[in-house]
Amino acid sequence: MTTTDERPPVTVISGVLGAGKTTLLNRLLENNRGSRLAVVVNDMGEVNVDADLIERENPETGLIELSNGCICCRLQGDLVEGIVDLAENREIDALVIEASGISEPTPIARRLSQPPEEGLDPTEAVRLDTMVTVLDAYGFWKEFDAGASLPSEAPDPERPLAEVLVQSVEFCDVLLINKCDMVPDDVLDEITGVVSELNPRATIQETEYADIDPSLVIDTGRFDYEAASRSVGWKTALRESRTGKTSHDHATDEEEAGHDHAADDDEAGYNHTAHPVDSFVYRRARPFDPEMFADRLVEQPAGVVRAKGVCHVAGTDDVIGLNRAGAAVQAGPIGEWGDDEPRTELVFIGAGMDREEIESTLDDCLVEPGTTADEWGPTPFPIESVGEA
Ligand SMILES: Nc1nc2c(ncn2[C@@H]2O[C@H](COP(=O)(O)OP(=O)(O)OP(=O)(O)O)[C@@H](O)[C@H]2O)c(=O)[nH]1
Repeated sequence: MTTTDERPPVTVISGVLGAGKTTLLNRLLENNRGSRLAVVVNDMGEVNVDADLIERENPETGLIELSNGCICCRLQGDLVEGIVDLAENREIDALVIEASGISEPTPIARRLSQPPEEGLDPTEAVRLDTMVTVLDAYGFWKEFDAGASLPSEAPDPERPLAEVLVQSVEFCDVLLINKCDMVPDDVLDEITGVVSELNPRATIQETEYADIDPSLVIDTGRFDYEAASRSVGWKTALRESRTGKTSHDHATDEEEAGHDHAADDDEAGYNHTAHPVDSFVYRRARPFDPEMFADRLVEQPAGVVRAKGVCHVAGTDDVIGLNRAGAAVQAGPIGEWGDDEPRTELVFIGAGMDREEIESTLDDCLVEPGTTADEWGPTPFPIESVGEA
């Protein structure tokens, strides 16, 4: 990408532990074709970046190592200082930041792309260019399991892994589905379908050992905070459903897929059956019975990867926002209806979902017409559940 902006572009690599972030970083360093890359990593010892490679290829550029703690917790401090220092005092063409497997991409993006009210302004020195998320195709479905949580050193270890994973898929410009050598083609198609529903705007590439051309993730000009927030899959599905467009179906189609991934021993032992990927919107005007709805919510409907939206619940003037990632679900007040007509609008994204069953289960929780408000006890919201482990 050619630009008159002289600030070096920044690429941020996110992804859960072991997805292949360091593998990607080393690839970029190996294949950078003479461009001067500076690198920020959390902890050299742990991430095993080839420091010699950085020295050999980029003696004039630099590397910042942040030990003790994860990048997203240190945004106010040495990360920003280090980045500004690198950009101003070294001859660099681009900067690559490897976030730790427990970092959340959205606060990193916000801090690097928006001038702060006070303190050092990174946007004067660098330009946030590309948010990349590396996915582990082999571990993908396990990460959505109930009980999968973050390591104890994470900023919020109670936070379910599925939530961090979904956020890193929804908020990125480029998605690398890595470790493709370890899963069968149909499962790979299913993962690709799900992530493109979660983030229709992202460029999606299937990779083995993160083997990509660096131009896919460096100096792409793709980052756009507003567009990234606006075009998240569930918002897109909601907009499409309002304008009458039908939801699209990514059922596995061998002819369409056209992949040729060599099978190996790991792949042979893989235990997951692929299902058609789909999304739909559940929309009702009638309110939910609070207790019944809250009871239902903690159960994860089969095949649902993501559910998000607003709910009309009897006995409260509050809008109840619902946020599900895998088995983890939260629902609670996010404001009042005010002049808006109360309604339920929920987007479901998943693979192998039984739409009829999900809809009829929810319909069973709707209050009967003619029921009066004094029939409900105190609202059970907010509720939070990570599902059964
Ligand atoms: N089979 C297979 N293994 C891979 C692939 N990519 C990376 N690996 C291996 O997976 C392991 C983890 O890769 P890393 O690059 O260290 O992952 P990471 O995301 O940096 O891990 P953390 O720093 O712990 O968060 C290493 O042993 C890699 O060699 C791939 O495409 N296929």
